[in-house]
Amino acid sequence: MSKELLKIENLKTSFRIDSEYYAAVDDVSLTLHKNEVLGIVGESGSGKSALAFSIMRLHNRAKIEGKVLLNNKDIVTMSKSNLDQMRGDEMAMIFQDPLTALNPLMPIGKQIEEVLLLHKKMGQNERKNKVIELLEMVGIPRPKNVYEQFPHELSGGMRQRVIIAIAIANEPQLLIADEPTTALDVTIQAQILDLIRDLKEKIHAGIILITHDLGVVAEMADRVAVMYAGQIVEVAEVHTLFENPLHPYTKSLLHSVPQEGEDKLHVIQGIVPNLKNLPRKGCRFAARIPWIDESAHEENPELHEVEPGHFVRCTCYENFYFPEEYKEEQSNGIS
Ligand SMILES: Nc1ncnc2c1ncn2[C@@H]1O[C@H](COP(=O)(O)OP(=O)(O)OP(=O)(O)O)[C@@H](O)[C@H]1O
Repeated sequence: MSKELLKIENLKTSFRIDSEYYAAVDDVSLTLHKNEVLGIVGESGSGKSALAFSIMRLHNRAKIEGKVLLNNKDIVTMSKSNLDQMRGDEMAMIFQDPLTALNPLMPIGKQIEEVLLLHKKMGQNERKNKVIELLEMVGIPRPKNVYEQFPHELSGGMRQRVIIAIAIANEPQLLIADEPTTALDVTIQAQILDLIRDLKEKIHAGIILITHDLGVVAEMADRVAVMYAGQIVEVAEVHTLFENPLHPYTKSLLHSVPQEGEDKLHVIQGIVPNLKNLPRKGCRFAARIPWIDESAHEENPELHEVEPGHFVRCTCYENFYFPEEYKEEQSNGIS
């Protein structure tokens, strides 16, 4: 594997609710290499976005502990001016909803130029040419016209391409895509994913791809981290994860979407608890697999490396099974 780009160590992100702090990201350690796509999957509320925002240090009021080392520089403790320099230059984010991420009152071209202005010394013409080149690179037809247009004049798919052009304007080494296709319809989703894959090759970025869609992960990721209730419960290479999933949560996610050769789906019991009610002791997934005996869980579950590069939290995976009574003919979706 190539050079380590990002190293997250014991990251804990807590939000203040009433007068207490509650961790939405709890002791997360991960690495990302250059040219690698790391998928992060989990149901809604499992802490994926909180993790992404913590890496970019975008939270206003959260308490962040631990380390987020990008090229060995710690984002958690970095000065505001260094952070501003790093965002949009060494790291950038593609957000879920392109409409809210764009300024409705500013022409597209100017919005992309703003990012260039912050990080690169360029003359006005050179900047405009660079923007047109970026629009072409992300597959926008008639880029000279689009340069003058406003966000509402473009389709959702085209707006997401603009967001991607902004994100890659300075060829960041780290690109975080938080559900980049959720707001788009299916055919456009595939085009945007193809575009992200192409760009990875062109700018050699490391990509963190956050999604609740296992199909997207299977297609795009090199490695996958499965997140549940603020913690990583399993990490593995993508093929290993799909061929030999171990953690009961990973298995539940995989069995709750239609699979070849299986006519019944597993229905995951309950929902991800809210932040105030997250179990903080023992296995956080225990309440959702009530048929598994308490003694199967660890008291303080940790990630174990069960084979090279394959990590699983808690021993409850060892004798896990799906009982017949929680299977159904129809999908219930995972998110
Ligand atoms: N600013 C905040 N203040 C308080 N609680 C928050 C804040 N942001 C997120 N949370 C809580 O943290 C938990 C994790 O949320 P997060 O948005 O990271 O989940 P997610 O996995 O990204 O879900 P989704 O797929 O719906 O975006 C949730 O319980 C959420 O309600």
